[in-house]
Formats: sequence, structure tokens, C-alpha cells
Amino acid sequence: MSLLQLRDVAVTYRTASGEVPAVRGVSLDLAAGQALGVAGESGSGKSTLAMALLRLLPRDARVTGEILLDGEDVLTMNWGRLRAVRWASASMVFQGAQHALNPVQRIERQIAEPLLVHGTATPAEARRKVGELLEQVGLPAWRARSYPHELSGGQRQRVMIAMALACSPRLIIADEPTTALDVMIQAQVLALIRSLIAEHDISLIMISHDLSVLASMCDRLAVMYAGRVVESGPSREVFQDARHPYSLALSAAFPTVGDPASRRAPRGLGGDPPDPMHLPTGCSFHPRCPVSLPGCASQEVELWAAGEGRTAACVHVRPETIQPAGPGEGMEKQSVPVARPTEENQ
Ligand SMILES: Nc1ncnc2c1ncn2[C@@H]1O[C@H](COP(=O)(O)OP(=O)(O)OP(=O)(O)O)[C@@H](O)[C@H]1O
Repeated sequence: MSLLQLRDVAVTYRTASGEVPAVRGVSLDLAAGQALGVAGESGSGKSTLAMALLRLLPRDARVTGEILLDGEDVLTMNWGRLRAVRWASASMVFQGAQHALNPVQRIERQIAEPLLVHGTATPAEARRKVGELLEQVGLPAWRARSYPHELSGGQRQRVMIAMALACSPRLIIADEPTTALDVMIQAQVLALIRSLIAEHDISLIMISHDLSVLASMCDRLAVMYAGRVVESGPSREVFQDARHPYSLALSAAFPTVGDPASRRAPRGLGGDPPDPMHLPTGCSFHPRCPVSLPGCASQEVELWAAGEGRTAACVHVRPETIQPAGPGEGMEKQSVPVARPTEENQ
């Protein structure tokens, strides 16, 4: 059975200017021991989805659908059960550790807190465990006495990882865990996460805008655009042979380690992500899509099978299904391959 199953999950923020549909109809599965990367540009709904998984969203967010963790729906759990599940079954590493840690509490107290709250350790046991956890994440045990401001950004992120590990969860959700770090430290923290999840057999959901980082860390990828998953599948295949033009643009936007040619021309995607309150009609990506067809402006496309274990929401995956947009614009049976970007069209 899957460790985590999302069924038609939607999140809408209620704001003074109206409803913001931040996540729309997301269905995903995560098997035990698997790592899933969730990619997308800023504003695509990644963090909202991650926070929804443990009901950490503000009160003005309405979440619908099903979020089944070990078969139990997180959305309908009572508060007592939810408190038990947080940290112990699933824990979170937030982006920007300097904001997530309490600046006036020593590290020891912050890492020990989940252990004490869950009653899994006495204060003396918790102190010993904190030292062990710090050593597991590559910090000396004496750092337990430090305050967050006495640590570097990379060290603080290691502390966040130690906290996430404290109650031996089955799932860690890491939201842009290395965004604020320089490249060398980023590589160290990613290597640390990779080795810890393998060693402790922990499942991982990692959020990032960087598809190349996710492809190097995760078994599967889900690419989000305007609150929807537009493509999912095995990491290597999505990264190297994207079926959705948006995933293709994302994968082309980052150089690949070991491929000097990919560094020469990091390619950006033209235009801006849409405002969720004013989404384009039809396929939300069509105004920026280099291979859109006239019908894409009127027809929203569902996720279709796009190969072994793969899905993509693009008419080019099943071109025969698109309806004609109007007189003279018939596109039935038209097959247009998704164009890979070339040097000329960048
Ligand atoms: N508390 C909130 N109230 C209203 N709208 C919000 C709130 N939080 C997020 N949003 C909106 O929801 C959409 C998705 O935001 P979210 O932060 O989930 O995206 P993201 O992909 O994680 O972006 P980033 O990579 O910048 O963190 C955005 O349009 C954002 O403006």
C-alpha cells in the first residue's frame, strides 16, 4: 500500500480580494521508501501543497479532497491524532532555517521538543538523543548549547534536519531545504538528506523549483503549474525526456552536472506564471507555450498516460482528443511532437 495518497486535493485561500485557487485537483501516490520531487516555478502551489499534507496552512485556507497517510485521512483527523502524526509519522524541513528556528531558544531545547511532546523520551534521554541526532547530521554534540544565531545557514539547516529526524518519522517533507545556501553547502546538505533517508528507510517529498536537483535526489517527479500537476513520472525520464512543454522548459532552465554543453545557454521560459485569481482559459500554460494549438485556449486538458508510469496534461500526448476551436481550426488527428528547445529558438 502507498504510504501517502493524495486524491483530488485542492486548496483555496480566502482573501479580501477574493478566492485564490492555489492547488487544484492534485492526485499523487508515494510508496514507502520512495522519494518524490515536486517542481514548479514560484507561485505554482508547491509550498501550499506541502503544508496541506500536515494541515499546517493558515485558517483562511480551505483544503478539500483526501490526504491518506498510511490509509488515514489527515484532513479529517481530530487534533489529538494530528499532533501524534506530526513529527512522529511525518515531519517537515522548512525553507529558510533562520526563520523556522526560535532565535531565543538553544538548539537542544528545539530538537528535544518533539521528543518530549510525544512522550517518547524523558528529559535526560532527550538530551542524549539530541547529541546523537546532531552527530548524525554532521554537527558536534556540543552545538546543542548554541543559539541559532551562533550557527551558519548550513548548520541551521542541519539542525532542522535533526529535528525532522527526532521522532523517527516514515516521511519527511522538505520544502526548498537548500534554497538559502551557497552551492557547496547546498551539495553537502543534499548529500546528507540522501544518505539519511536511505539509512533510515524514510520516504521523502522534496519541493524545489530546480528540476535538476530533484532529479538527482528523487525516484519520481511531479511538475506543478498554476496549482495543477501537469506531468509526473520517473525522475530521469521526466528530466531527460519531458512530455509536457512546461516540464521541458523547466528541465532546460538548469545546467546538468557533467554536461558542459548544458551550461552554455541556461534557457529561461518567456512570460510570467499566471495569477491564480485570473487563470487563462483552457490549458493554463497555453499563453506561454511554444507549441500551443488554437484549441488549447478553450480546452482544459486532463492528465493522460504518457508512457510507463508517466502522465502528462498536454494535447500533444493525445492530439486526437482536442476539439476544433472554431471554423477552419480543426485539429483532430493532428500530431505535433512537443518540440525540444534548440539553440535557435531560445
Ligand atoms: N496565505 C495566503 N493567502 C493568499 N494567497 C496565498 C497565501 N499563500 C500563498 N498564496 C498564493 O497561492 C499561490 C501558491 O503559492 P505557494 O507559496 O504555494 O507557491 P510556491 O510554488 O510554493 O512558490 P514559492 O516557490 O515562491 O514558495 C500563489 O499565487 C500565492 O500568492
